Amino acid sequence: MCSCSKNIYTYEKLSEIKDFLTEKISIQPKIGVICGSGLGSLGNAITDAVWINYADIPDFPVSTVEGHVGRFIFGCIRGVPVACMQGRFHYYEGYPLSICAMPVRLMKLFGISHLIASNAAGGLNPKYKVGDIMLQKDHFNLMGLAGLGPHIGPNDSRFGPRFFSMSNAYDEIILTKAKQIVERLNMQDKVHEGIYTCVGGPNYETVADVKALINLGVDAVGMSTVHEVIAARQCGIRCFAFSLITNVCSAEYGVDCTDIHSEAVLEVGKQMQEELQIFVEEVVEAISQDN
Ligand SMILES: O=P(O)(O)O[C@@H]1C[C@H](O)[C@@H](CO)O1
Ligand SMILES: Nc1nc2[nH]cnc2c(=O)[nH]1
Repeated sequence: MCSCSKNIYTYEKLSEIKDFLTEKISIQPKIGVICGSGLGSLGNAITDAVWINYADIPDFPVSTVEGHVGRFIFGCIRGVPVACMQGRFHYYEGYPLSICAMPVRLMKLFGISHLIASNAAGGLNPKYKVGDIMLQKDHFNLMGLAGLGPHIGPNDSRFGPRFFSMSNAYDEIILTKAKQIVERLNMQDKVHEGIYTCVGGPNYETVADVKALINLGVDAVGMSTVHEVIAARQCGIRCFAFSLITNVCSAEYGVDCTDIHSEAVLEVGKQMQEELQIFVEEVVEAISQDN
């Protein structure tokens, strides 16, 4: 499947899906939350929750990756109505980027104004350690340079203009608030601010890949988020994203990195789940107070 294949998730199709879901919920989400690999426990912060499996939504794709439950949770975090995705879609699953980012457009139809995206990522910056958190200051759109994106093909202006700026992709106001929360929660020793990139995957990086990405100024590498943020910015959603550093990538030959595998990634998510849940709750509350 290529990223430019016909996008079946038209405005009309997504409106149908939205109507299907609306009948099952009683809130109007204001913030979208996407849980990264092993970070599904962020959904534990949600009260008055209604769970809807992707498999039960007509014409919806399914999550095929371990650590991605594959459902929406609609409910409230600290009283703020949210739509939370416990599981996202990745390019390496065979989904074009338009489908990977489609839920963002769906959440826009629900009226979300903000997106909080999380991911598991490999640390490229030598200062990063396993279990650290990187607040995304920006991303480097590697797949975009290769001509791949969620918005390739005919443009429906109801999802935003064809040409749009990505210069404030990650909202500076939310990022500043998140950094204040980090200080308040005394997490500053393990939290960094940096640049994320998304690769196609599902293999992890060679030493040459790692060296090149470091030279490009990238601090953490993963397999998601960038196309979600592009779709979000196109339709005017303000974005905040963070990476959990689940492994460090070696830029040296001879360093054994064969212990990088998805179980190890999930395990780090498990270890950090309580701290990250509180962090996300605080960010949601801060965003709601900004409006
Ligand atoms: O959904 P995210 O970006 O958190 O998932 C990352 C990338 C791969 O899907 C997986 C690798 O273990 O984690
Ligand atoms: N591409 C990539 N994705 C990841 N997700 C978690 N760790 C990694 C990594 O090292 N590389």
